[in-house]
Amino acid sequence: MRYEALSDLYYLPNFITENEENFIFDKVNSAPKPKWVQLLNRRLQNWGGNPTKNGMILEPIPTWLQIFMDRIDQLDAFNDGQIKTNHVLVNEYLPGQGIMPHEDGPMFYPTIATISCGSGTVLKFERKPIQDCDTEDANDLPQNVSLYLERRSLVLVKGHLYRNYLHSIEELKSDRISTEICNLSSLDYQDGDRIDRDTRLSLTIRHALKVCKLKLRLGR
Ligand SMILES: O=C(O)CCC(=O)C(=O)O
Ligand SMILES: [Fe+2]
Repeated sequence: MRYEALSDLYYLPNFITENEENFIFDKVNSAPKPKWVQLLNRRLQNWGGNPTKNGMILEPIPTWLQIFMDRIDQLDAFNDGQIKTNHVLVNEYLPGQGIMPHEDGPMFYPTIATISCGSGTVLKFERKPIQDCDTEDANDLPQNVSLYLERRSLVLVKGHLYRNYLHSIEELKSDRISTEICNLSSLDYQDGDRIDRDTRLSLTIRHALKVCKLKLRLGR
């Protein structure tokens, strides 16, 4: 579903099946322990390489993950299909964990595809201060945008919502559905519902713009 008022946001419920959701949990949880990066309020896995300002050295993507990236690529969301996704960040949130307001920034093509597994959550967007926005019409952009990401859903974020907003997940154990939630009409929930969080895995699938292939010189 596309939100006309926010042409930069697409929300698709049931993008993956329950079997695929379980499959993702199995694969993520069977990754080697050093693959996890433990942060203060969540842990994550980086697949495809470590994006830095100087570029990302491409690392092979496992087939199980490539399946989902291919499915995103087929949606032609990234520059009408001209650009293929090359990076996946897996975030794990326990109930009560979240992510501070941030932007994904210029290292990535300005489109984010996120698959949610295991739990829903509210994802919040807040517009940057007018002077930090890259458009004359920033005043016409809503100040706050919230959406509820159901488990197994896909959300695509691009354009203004990528460039001129910060996004965050509050550190809560449950989420309250209200009319502020812009995708309310496509949810199985109603205004006033409170939904407990469970462990959530999100796959954030993007295209890192600057990549380099590491040339290994073996022998002489
Ligand atoms: O878990 C999510 O849906 C958001 C993750 C995110 O914003 C990020 O990793 O940059
Ligand atoms: Fe982000």
